[in-house]
Amino acid sequence: MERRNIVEKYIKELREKIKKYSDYYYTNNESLISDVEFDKLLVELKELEEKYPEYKEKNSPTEIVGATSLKETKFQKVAHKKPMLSLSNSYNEGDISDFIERVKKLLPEEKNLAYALELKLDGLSLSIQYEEGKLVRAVTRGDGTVGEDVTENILEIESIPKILKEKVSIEIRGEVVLPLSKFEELNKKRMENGEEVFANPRNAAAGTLRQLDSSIIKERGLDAYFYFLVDAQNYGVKTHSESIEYLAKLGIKTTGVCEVLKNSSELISRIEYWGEKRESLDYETDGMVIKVDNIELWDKLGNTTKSPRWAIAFKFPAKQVTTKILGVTWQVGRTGKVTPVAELEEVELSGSRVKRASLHNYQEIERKDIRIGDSVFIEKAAEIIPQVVKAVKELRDGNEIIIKEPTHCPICNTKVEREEGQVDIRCPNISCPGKIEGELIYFVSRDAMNIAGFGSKIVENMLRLGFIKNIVDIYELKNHREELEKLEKMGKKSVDNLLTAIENSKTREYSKVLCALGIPFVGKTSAKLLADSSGNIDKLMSMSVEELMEIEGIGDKMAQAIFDFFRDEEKKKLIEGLKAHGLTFIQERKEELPAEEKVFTGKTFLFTGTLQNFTRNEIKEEIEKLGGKNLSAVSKNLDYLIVGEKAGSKLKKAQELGTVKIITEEEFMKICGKKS
Ligand SMILES: NC(=O)c1ccc[n+]([C@@H]2O[C@H](COP(=O)([O-])OP(=O)(O)OC[C@H]3O[C@@H](n4cnc5c(N)ncnc54)[C@H](O)[C@@H]3O)[C@@H](O)[C@H]2O)c1
Ligand SMILES: [Zn+2]
Repeated sequence: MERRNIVEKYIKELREKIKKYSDYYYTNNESLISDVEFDKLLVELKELEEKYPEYKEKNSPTEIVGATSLKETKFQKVAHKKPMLSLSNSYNEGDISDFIERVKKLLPEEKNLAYALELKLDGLSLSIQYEEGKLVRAVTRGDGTVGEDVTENILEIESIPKILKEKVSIEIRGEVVLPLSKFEELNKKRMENGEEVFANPRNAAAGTLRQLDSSIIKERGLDAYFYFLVDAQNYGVKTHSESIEYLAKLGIKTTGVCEVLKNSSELISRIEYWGEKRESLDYETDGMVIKVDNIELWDKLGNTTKSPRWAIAFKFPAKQVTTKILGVTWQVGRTGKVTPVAELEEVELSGSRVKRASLHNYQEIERKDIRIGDSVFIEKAAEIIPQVVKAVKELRDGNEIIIKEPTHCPICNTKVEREEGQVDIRCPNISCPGKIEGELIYFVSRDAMNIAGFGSKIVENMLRLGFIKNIVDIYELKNHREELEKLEKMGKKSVDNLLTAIENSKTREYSKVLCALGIPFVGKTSAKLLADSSGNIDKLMSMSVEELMEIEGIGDKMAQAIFDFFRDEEKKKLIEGLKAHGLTFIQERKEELPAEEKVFTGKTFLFTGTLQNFTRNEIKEEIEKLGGKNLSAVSKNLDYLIVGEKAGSKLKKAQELGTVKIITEEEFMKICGKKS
């Protein structure tokens, strides 16, 4: 085939693929691929159409807003008085500066340009008309020109006023969303009922709004926020930000976030702030929207076929992508719990490459009907390992394999057990190498004994070679020095380092050792509580469940687990062994400094960014030791902000307040006498 024909064919196929996904998305309120992948296809098409304008097409998805066809709608179709457009997207700081430059170039005479910055809610857009203050009609965006009349359903959304505080005739636009708390509730219920879960809150919101039984809307708790007043200049406002204030005055719900900023660096800094802050909101945001604030300038800037030139969306990195499940590995953890892990076709997710994701337990696999070979949505919540959200059943070709729950431990082949009423299965073998490996990895980890250089690969090797059979053996490794040095990739230097790190760990404080023991439910915080209140391990081992429960922060479940742990003969042996090697089992009383040395008495502190000489806990302890108090946020009560590298929004806020003393880590060390 000729090159031209190949290109033409490719463009056509790409268009069809996008149309297929888009139709499915707008008709069924569900996605066959993630938005990231969808947007990538769209960008690719756009670039090809620009490079080969001869293949441009009027109704290409690059030129169309939203739904490609409203043919199948069950709702009455209504034409919009003013089209509902989309927004052009940006993904990085450069795109924002480009947008600002473009605006400036189109408006060379404007000296005082300002921009309104808003949250970009991830729901579905809606237009509502009020006549004389009464809600008369609500319409979805549809294809931008014609939408669906969903008035009856909208009346069930409690936060949308049916009557405004003033008798005005207006049209407003906003986003219908399902609050995150409601979304989780809904998906949990659906999973329990064996129904298909929604991939994300937006699909759930769209699926809820665009169905005919309006009573479900109230039940699921749909909500809506508004961000636009059509023809705002007719209501005596000059700027977009004023129009949002006006909406609020009429009793219309807005996000309350509409910040007026002057240039790209201000915008970027606030976008950074909201990028963190959005994690604590009860609705999903997929970015921020930047709008030229002065409404008079909008006509001068105009629109493209798809979006206005006076606004741009900044997209946050996606939390959700689609990929394929290649297989399932069953892992044995330190408690003996056997859990499934999905092996994935590698994808990028929030900046890192992902190959594995958690499947939680067999019940969840069954309820979500996830199979090997499935296309799946995976997702990363703040800092947690990726999870498999759902399988895309529409893309199955019949070769998918149903996942089976193991009857025997994948490591030691002992028959697994399930406790009455529990979902998890466990390997009951106390010497299961899988379990011991988990215990060892946990023992040497950061929050526990923190033995540097003792990674999971080394643990695995030591177990395989038989140098270690249990935790106590770690402290006997020095007897294998010569054999260790002969190992591949080890060498004398790294063996030295490892053995020194092991010796040094004997001085780790009592609470760290307690944490490292791996008592069920006891993490580093509760280990600290236990260490502080017991003073030494003999006392702790002798405490009754009731006595344990009297310790603040220790509940009945944990108290029982601690009690049982110390009654286990194997565990007693372990503690004896560790004692014999000289590990710390007594709480060292913190020496109180005399009052005159507490140089920070009455002062408050906060730190931000990465510090060079302290961990987060160390600096807090240092501050407290010297009589100071740690605060968790910048406020008028803050005396000092210690800034490390890459300081973020806290620094900005402190600078704005103007009352906070901002010091570097070096300066802090000088004040507390750590440096001359
Ligand atoms: N996964 C799929 O198969 C699939 C298929 C089609 C579309 N999609 C996704 O749907 C989206 C469709 O794009 P789109 O045209 O709706 O653009 P968009 O969602 O990226 O941006 C435009 C929309 O943002 C909304 N918005 C939220 N807050 C706003 C604010 N403060 N001011 C103005 N608008 C605000 C409005 O509803 C507006 O229509 C994309 O994210 C795309 O990935 C996915
Ligand atoms: Zn086992």
